[in-house]
Amino acid sequence: MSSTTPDALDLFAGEQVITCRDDATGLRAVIAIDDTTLGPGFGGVRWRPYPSQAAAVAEAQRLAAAMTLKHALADLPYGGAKSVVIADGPLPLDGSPERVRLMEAYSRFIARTGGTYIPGVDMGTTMSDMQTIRDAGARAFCDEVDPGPYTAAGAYAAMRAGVRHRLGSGMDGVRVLVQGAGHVGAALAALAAADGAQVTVSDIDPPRAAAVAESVGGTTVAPDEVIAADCDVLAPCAVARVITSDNVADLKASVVAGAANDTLDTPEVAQQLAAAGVTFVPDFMANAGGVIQVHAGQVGWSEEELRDRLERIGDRVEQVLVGADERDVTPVRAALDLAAAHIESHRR
Ligand SMILES: NC(=O)c1ccc[n+]([C@@H]2O[C@H](COP(=O)([O-])OP(=O)(O)OC[C@H]3O[C@@H](n4cnc5c(N)ncnc54)[C@H](O)[C@@H]3O)[C@@H](O)[C@H]2O)c1
Repeated sequence: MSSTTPDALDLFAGEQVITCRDDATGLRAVIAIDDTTLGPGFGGVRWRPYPSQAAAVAEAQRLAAAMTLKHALADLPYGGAKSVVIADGPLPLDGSPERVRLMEAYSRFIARTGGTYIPGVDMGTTMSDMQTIRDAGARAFCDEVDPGPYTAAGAYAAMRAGVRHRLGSGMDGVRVLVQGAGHVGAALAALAAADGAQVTVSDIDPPRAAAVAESVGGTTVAPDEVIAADCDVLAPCAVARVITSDNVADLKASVVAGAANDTLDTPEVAQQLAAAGVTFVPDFMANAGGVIQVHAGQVGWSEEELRDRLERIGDRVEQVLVGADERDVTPVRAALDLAAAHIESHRR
C-alpha cells in the first residue's frame, strides 16, 4: 500500500503506474494500480484538470491506495486502483461524439491491462462513459446503477456507529451537518432526517442546498461557515481535505463521518482530532457502500443481502473505534492496521 501525497511523487508507491496518450482524441490519462493482493484493481475514473502531470500521477496513486483500504475493510475481492483523465478545458457533454471517441480510446488502453484494472465512475465521469468503455471492449463497473444512494446508506451506518460510540445515543435529535448536497449528501440527509436528526445542509450551489434542506425539514449554512458551525456530527460529502491543522480547533462537531474521499488534509490531522475529543470515522470505511453495491451486482446478491452488507459497515466501524480506544491510537491507525492484516492474510 502506498502513502503518496501530492507533494512527494513516488512512482513506485504502488504496483504499477501506466500513462496513456492518444493523439487522435487528445486523451492523456494515468492508471494507477496500487495493490492486487485481494483481486483485480477496481477504482473510478476521475476526469478533471491538473496543474501538472506529476499532480495527476500523484492523485491517481493516492486514490488507488485508498481503494486498496476500502476494499480490504469491506471484505471485497478487489485490489486498489484508480485512474485520472487529464482535462484541458471544459469536459465535452455527456454522450457527445467527442466524449464517446475519447472514452473508446481510453477503453483500448484499459483493455491492455488484461483485466487488472476495472474502471468505475468518479468525479467527472458518468455511467454512460462506463457503458462506452464496456462497449469498446474493456471490462467496466458502474455502467448500470448509480452507486450514490448505496454509498449514502453505508455512510449512514458508519455515522450511526460513530454517534453511538461517541455520544452513546441514537440519531433522534442529533444535529447533523451535511456538507455537499449532491448524490450522496442529499440521500444521507434524508436518512438522518427520517431517524429524527436535525439536519443542516451546505453547498456551494445555494439553491441545491436549499432544496435538499427543505425536503428534509432542515436548514442551510453558508459553505465557509461549515467547519465552525454548531452541530454534533459533520458529514463531509463534497470535496477532499476539508479538515486541516489550521481549522481543526474551530470544529464544534464531536463526530466526523461522511462519504467524501480524503477528508483529512494530512495524517497528523487524525491525531489532532483525537486530541480534541472528536471521533473521526475513516472515510475509506464510511464510503464503501458504492463498491459493495457494485460487487452485489457482480455476484448477484439479493437486495436483502446487499442491505445487510451495507449495515455491516457500521459493525466494522464500531470494531475499529473500540480497537482504537483500547490501543490508544487514532481510528485511522486502527483501520489501517486492520486493512494491512487483512491483505497480509490473503497474500500468496
Ligand atoms: N457517489 C458515490 O457513490 C461516492 C462513493 C464514494 C465516495 N464518494 C465521495 O463522496 C463525495 C460526494 O460524492 P457525490 O457523488 O455526492 O458528488 P456530487 O458531485 O453529486 O455532489 C457533490 C456536491 O458537493 C457540492 N460542493 C462542491 N464543493 C463544495 C464545497 N466546498 N462546499 C459545499 N459543497 C460543495 C457540489 O455543488 C455538489 O452538490 C465526493 O467526495 C466523492 O468522491 C462518492
